[in-house]
Order: sequence, then structure tokens, then C-alpha cells
Amino acid sequence: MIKLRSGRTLYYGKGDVLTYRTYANPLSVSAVPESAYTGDSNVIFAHNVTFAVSGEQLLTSFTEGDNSLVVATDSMKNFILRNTAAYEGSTTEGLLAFISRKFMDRYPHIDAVELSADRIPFQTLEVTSQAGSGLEPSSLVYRRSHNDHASASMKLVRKDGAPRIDSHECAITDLQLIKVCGSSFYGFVRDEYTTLPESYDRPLFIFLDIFWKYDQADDAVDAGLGRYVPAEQIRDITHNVFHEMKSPSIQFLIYHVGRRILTRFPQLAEVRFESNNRTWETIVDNTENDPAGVYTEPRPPFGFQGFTMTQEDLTTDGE
Ligand SMILES: O=c1[nH]c(=O)c2[nH]c(=O)[nH]c2[nH]1
Repeated sequence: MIKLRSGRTLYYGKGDVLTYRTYANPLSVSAVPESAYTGDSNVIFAHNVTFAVSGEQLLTSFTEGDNSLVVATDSMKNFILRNTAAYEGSTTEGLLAFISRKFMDRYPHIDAVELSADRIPFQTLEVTSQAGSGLEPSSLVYRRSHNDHASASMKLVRKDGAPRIDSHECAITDLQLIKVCGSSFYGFVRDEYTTLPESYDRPLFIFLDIFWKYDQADDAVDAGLGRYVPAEQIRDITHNVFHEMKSPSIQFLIYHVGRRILTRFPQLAEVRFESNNRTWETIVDNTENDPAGVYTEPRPPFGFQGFTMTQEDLTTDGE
């Protein structure tokens, strides 16, 4: 939400601007131990963009019907699409900064821009190699993925005439991870309201959104600085920690995922979690001698957790 100096909220914009850019510049990042991801060819660099503007001078468009300074949201859509072609970088964050800075340069009466983008993921597919030896990734055919995806949001305000990044947040959303055994939940408050049995080995299914902020926003925007954090590595760190840990709760699990992320990426100032408990309902329990069980979809209502961590959390032992 963008506020004017008066404290009044004023904004307008366009949502669901779908930009399917092909052959953007490839992204290259340093490896981390938990992930095979070291970059993206960016042959398909696709986004769903939401773009909103604000400015003191737009007040009369609301109060007097004065459209003289109104850039039509249809024109905003065209601006986003055409400038996506001009973007020479390789990241969602860079694209957002590029478009919004250009927009504020083009329209000097705009005081602030708030925008976000969901990356629309396309996965590589294996095809038989031309040389006839095995399989190799196709450079032509991709598969649209409806799994988790990266996103970013950003707010730019004008300072001394020039657009500056005021705030930013990057994310991976809609991660859905199941660990079939090795998780427990016991020792919680037992009183007259408790019906949940203690569980020493539950199949833990979590829905997870993870958000992060850089200490220096430039590291998010310019992958050339070498400190860009890709959502794919955050995803891979998360499932590694889930695999490694015997977790007593989702709370403790996400804390340890956060510690690992902040350890791997000292350039991040903050990491934030929103988790949802979708643990399958047990129909036929496993036993010590037989790991087979049968489970079904849990019924609502669903539990959730939220947690924010900073680099300061690494100064405590945490084990
Ligand atoms: O990991 C969990 N944390 C909770 O706080 C909780 N509460 C609950 O009913 N199940 C779970 N699981």
C-alpha cells in the first residue's frame, strides 16, 4: 500500500500482466552443498506482474475526475511488456527494478511504484541426444510447472528526484513437502481440551512459503555482483534440512531451515516462514515391524506457523 505525505493511501495499477520473455540472459550463481542448481538458461523468462503507482499529483484524479496526469493502466501494461524486451539482466528482482525505475524516469509526477511478480516456471525436459548417446535437456521444448514458484516484490520511492528501492522481499511459495517417517509431535499441553494423541512417528506434510530480504537490495537486483540467492537453492536447502532432521514440530523444523539459509547466505538480512500443517490422517498405522501405513487427506481446520529470523539468530547455539 502506497501512502501520500498526507497519510492518505492512493494507488492504482494493473494486475496479471503476463510477460513471456524468451532468451533472457542466462543466470549463473555459486553452488551451495544442498543444491545442484547453479543457474538458469532463461530460455523462458516468464512472469505474472502486478504494478501500482502513487503520487501527490494523482489526488485530483480521484477527487475531481482530472485525468490529465493519469497514465492509463492499459499503457502501464504496454510499458511492462515492451520494457521486458529491453531488460538485459537475468532475475525477477532485476526485472522489477528495471521496469519501475524506467517508469519513474518516464513519468516524473509518479512518486512511488509498488510492484511484484510471480515467476511462471517452465521445466526442462530430456530428449534423446542428436549424437545418439543417451538423453540430454531439450533447448526447445519445456514443461509448464504448477509446483512451487519464485516471486519478488519491491517498492520504489523518489528521493532527490531519482527512484530508490525503499523495500523488497523475495519468496518461494507453494512448497509442498512430505516426509514419510522420522517426525514426531509430543509433549504438548495436555488438558481438558486435548484430544490429539501424541505422535512419535508421523508422516509430516507441510505447505510452506519462504520469504527473504537482502542486507543490500542491490545484491538482489544485480546478479553480476555474485551474491544473488536463487529460490531454487532456498527450496533445496529446505528439503535437505527436512530430510536430515528428526523434527519434534514444524516450529523447530522451520527454525533450523532458517538457520541453514542464513548460514549459507550471509548477504541475507532476514528470512521469514509461513507454514501450514497438512499432516495426513492415519487410517492404518505403521508398526515397528511393518513400515506400511495408509493415510488420507486431513480435514480442516489446518494449523499454521509464522516465524521471522535474522542473522542475529545465528549468534545463539540453537542445537
Ligand atoms: O508441528 C506441529 N506443531 C503444532 O503446533 C501442532 N499442533 C497440532 O495439533 N499439531 C501440530 N504439529
